[in-house]
Amino acid sequence: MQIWRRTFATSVARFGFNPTPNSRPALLRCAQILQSSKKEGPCSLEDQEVKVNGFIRSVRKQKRFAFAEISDGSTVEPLQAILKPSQAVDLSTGAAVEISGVWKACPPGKEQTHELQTTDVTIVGESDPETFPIQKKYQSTDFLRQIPHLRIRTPFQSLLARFRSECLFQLGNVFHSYPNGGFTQVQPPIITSSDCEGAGETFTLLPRGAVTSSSPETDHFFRAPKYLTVSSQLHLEAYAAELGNVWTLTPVFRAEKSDTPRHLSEFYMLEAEANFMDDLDSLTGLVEHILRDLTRRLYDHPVGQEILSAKRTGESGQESNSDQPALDLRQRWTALMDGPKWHRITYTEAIEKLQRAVTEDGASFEHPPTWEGGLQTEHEKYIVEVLHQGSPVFVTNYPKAIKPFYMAPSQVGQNNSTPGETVACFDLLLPEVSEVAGGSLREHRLPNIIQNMREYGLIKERTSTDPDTPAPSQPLYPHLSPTEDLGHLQWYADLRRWGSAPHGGFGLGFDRFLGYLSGVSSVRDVVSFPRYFGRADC
Ligand SMILES: NC(=O)C[C@H](N)C(=O)O
Repeated sequence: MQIWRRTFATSVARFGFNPTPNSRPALLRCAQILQSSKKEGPCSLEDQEVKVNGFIRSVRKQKRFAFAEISDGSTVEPLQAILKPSQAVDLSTGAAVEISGVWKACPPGKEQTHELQTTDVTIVGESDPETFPIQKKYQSTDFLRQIPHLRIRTPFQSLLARFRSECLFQLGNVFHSYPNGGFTQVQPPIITSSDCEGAGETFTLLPRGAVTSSSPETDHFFRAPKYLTVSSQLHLEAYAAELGNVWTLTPVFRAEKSDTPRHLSEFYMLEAEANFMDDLDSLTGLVEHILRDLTRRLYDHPVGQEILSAKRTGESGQESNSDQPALDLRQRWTALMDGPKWHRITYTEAIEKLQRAVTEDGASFEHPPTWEGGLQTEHEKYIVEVLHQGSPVFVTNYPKAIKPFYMAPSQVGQNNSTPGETVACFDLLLPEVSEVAGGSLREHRLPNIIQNMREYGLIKERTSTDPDTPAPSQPLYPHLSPTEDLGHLQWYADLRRWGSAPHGGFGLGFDRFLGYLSGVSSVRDVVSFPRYFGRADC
């Protein structure tokens, strides 16, 4: 029978291996070391000397031994090091250390199977435990939000950053391996001339000097006002006209004063555009395929499993490792990956059902649902949570009047039973986060897009620089009157002028989707450095 004793070896021979003189311990990440102990069969690192560069998450000093939890940002699970009291004297929570030792099996019955028997520890960055704000105890989300630069050092925030990283990597694979030919990843500009959605929620870009000077040169660094992009869609359409299928993941900026857990002023939008696409089912099918495939790939990766089982530090009510949230998350993921085809419902049907819910089922809404009024968040929640029992649902064919100018009309038959004109678009609703993606077929015909621009007030009056010149008699552009000017959107009309095919695309709120997958209810906690009305701290 083996006798387990926590002793420190005094010679390398007692560790059971013979290093060559001057050989250095292998520098490994905590994840690699911990993983080696979880594999079936004997642990490949057992009794080997290893080194870790990390920081002290916590330290317990006892009479005969000290125990330190070491983290290095590679896994949510800490690596336990056992030290002699003399080695641990100066160790404190938050300190950066280089630590080496022998990876030893623990006595049975311990939480961990192995621990690091420390041979050498060097403090490379001290941390005063009295003032270090991240303590190993429950800390409220509000408190952690005040210190985003240090919040990232909590296990769950660190895990979220790794999860995001894996999503980015897998997204490349998802688009690359799309069944009917991959999508090309492109990088559209962040500085743009137009407000794509037409909602006027842009941030204007000014050079620093322009804020104080009134010189027109500095006012218009680019000769005309420019904005931070609200969506890459218009540029994606330009790429798609040549490349066929394209995608991008870029930051977008919206100057909305919404103070909700669903909105940020700077967020990442995943956008894709497919050329030669002429029906809405193909577009919703594309979105469904991408999100199912992405979820599946994440599920198959260790970081996905960590997300499904990790303790949520700092999240209220989840400070203990309750099984319930993990269970719900698994169901959420399974519904995305393996559930039946997601529901599709037209906007008009959705409004009828909401109205019936009020009259027949006693549902009540702050904003009574009307066809002209669009869907409020409370309506979206009801549609997904009550009418579709929490499964994803595409709401399609919204009224033209409440959607942007670039959307194509609904397909034949759609408008027969609706109170007004509708467009071939969708919003994808998920439980808790509600709208997570939106997209449409695009109006690809030149006369029609110009007419839409006219109706939406996007065509400018043509101005003459010389007041003595008679009014122009020739139009500047096909389908315009002589007094009209497409201004900064002429390039967008050009896309329809030459070789324009039916096409469509979508945009997905990437941070919202990550929040949905990771069970984090506020996007302010999904993003490491959130920016929202009144806050852009560091
Ligand atoms: N690419 C897209 O269809 C996204 C759309 N422009 C939006 O901002 O919602």
